[in-house]
Amino acid sequence: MTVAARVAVRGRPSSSAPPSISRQVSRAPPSSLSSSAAPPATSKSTAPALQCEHFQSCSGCTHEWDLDRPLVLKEAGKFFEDRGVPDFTFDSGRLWEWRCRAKLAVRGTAESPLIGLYEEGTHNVVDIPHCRAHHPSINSAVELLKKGISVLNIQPYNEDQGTGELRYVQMTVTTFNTSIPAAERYKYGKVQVTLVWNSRNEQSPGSEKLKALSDFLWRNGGPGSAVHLIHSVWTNFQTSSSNVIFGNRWRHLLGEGDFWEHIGGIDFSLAPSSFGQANTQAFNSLLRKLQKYVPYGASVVDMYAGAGVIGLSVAATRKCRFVKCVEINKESKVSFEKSISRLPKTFDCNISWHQADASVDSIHWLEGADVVIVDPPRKGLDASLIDALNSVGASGRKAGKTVESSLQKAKDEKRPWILRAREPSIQMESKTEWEGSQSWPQTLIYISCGWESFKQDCMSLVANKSWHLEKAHGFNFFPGTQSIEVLAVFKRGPRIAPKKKKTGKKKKTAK
Ligand SMILES: C[S@@+](CC[C@H](N)C(=O)[O-])C[C@H]1O[C@@H](n2cnc3c(N)ncnc32)[C@H](O)[C@@H]1O
Repeated sequence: MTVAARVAVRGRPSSSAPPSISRQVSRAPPSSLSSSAAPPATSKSTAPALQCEHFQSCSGCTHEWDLDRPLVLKEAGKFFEDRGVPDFTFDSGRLWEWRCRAKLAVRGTAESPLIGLYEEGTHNVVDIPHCRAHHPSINSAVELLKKGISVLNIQPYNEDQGTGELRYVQMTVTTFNTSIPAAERYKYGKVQVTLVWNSRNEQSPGSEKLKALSDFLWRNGGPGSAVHLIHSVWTNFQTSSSNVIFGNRWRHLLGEGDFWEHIGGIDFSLAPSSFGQANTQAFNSLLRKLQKYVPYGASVVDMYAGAGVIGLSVAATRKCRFVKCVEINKESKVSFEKSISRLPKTFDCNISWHQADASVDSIHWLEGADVVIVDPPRKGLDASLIDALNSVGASGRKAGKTVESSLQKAKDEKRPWILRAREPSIQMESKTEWEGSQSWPQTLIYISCGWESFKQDCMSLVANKSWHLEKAHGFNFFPGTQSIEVLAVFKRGPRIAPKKKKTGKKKKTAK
């Protein structure tokens, strides 16, 4: 399978939905927000500003002012208030140097390489050596890579001719380092570098230059160098003429093969081919908030799970009975497998990872779960999953029958690929024997990086009172852009209006 992501225009790339390439530049001065969600307005002089020299040309950031209050906040506060949640909160987090994962195009010449993002609406790469969003270790690793390209005469990719050697680079920072105090770990993050090389494999002509470049990075940025910056070097071979970044072949070249991070109360491993959140610290805040909505001992299904970080985090911190992680990208399996090997000895949860398409036989995954967590790509939930959630959520006998009959129908069909998908690819059995349950989720936790699709999905879920919104929180996952990450908690069935307080006065009865 090709791990697809189009370069280079920022946001939250996913393997199934290319990130938007439109840049809605907002150079307006800070606005004052009236929503209860919004922090107090600040004056222009005190508003946190991007102050990035690349802002005019780079497509990564879309607004310079009020990094702590993306423009969409006001609308979000109103949207939730109108749906019975007046206390939407927003966590503004780290405003600069927050990006721990970057995919950058490599163009230009060996003497003068350009490493960065496309200029809006073009395929001209803008060099962004001093990007204010990047973790500083990414900028340092880019500088080192440029030196290596020049010294070794590596040819950057030429899109028009399909020639050149180095097409893209993915830089991912790990802050997992238990040998230094926790407060210093972020600052000293190390970079896993993936060089996307324009050849079929390591036997192809020119591979000696790939080896020379990775040795250069390791010699000058590895553990034996003055500043230990590089965690590891990987390569991905890609010869396609499309603008899909990655091909199918990944090779670990130097340094540690496993990439660990610690957030949400767990250690987890992430292969460079797996989806990973770009803003590690904001993701940690979101996980900490999310955990509170999962009851102790709950059964959970984590849909669109990637390497299962969310599922693993709730399994460990909420002592769940079972957690099922459902993900379409088979590349994430190996990371999940490694992560479960580091769970605490006391861990007593039946946890499994399934390679499956959430849109196929969606209702099956919901059966027996108390909580369903969904974290879809930017385009939002698959229609069939919304249908399944709605039929589960609808109250009354009629709806119950609908759920049963659709399950039965799916069972009767016995399509082999569906049955295979239900078999866990990876499973860790609990020590306790839990009884199976016929229940359906009471809680739906929706994590969204696409505000427009979230609104649509939310309206579909609450329209026929299958679900109602209970809480909503926003997180500043992408400061400098219009996007926020939303964590919305729904409860099954219609909202029950709070009982009116008795006044103590007796009603007069008509004579
Ligand atoms: C926004 S990411 C979330 C990943 C994970 N929850 C995390 O935070 O690391 C969305 C994930 O959904 C997966 N995905 C996309 N379409 C899918 C589908 N139809 N069925 C299952 N997973 C899908 C992608 O491969 C990606 O890993």
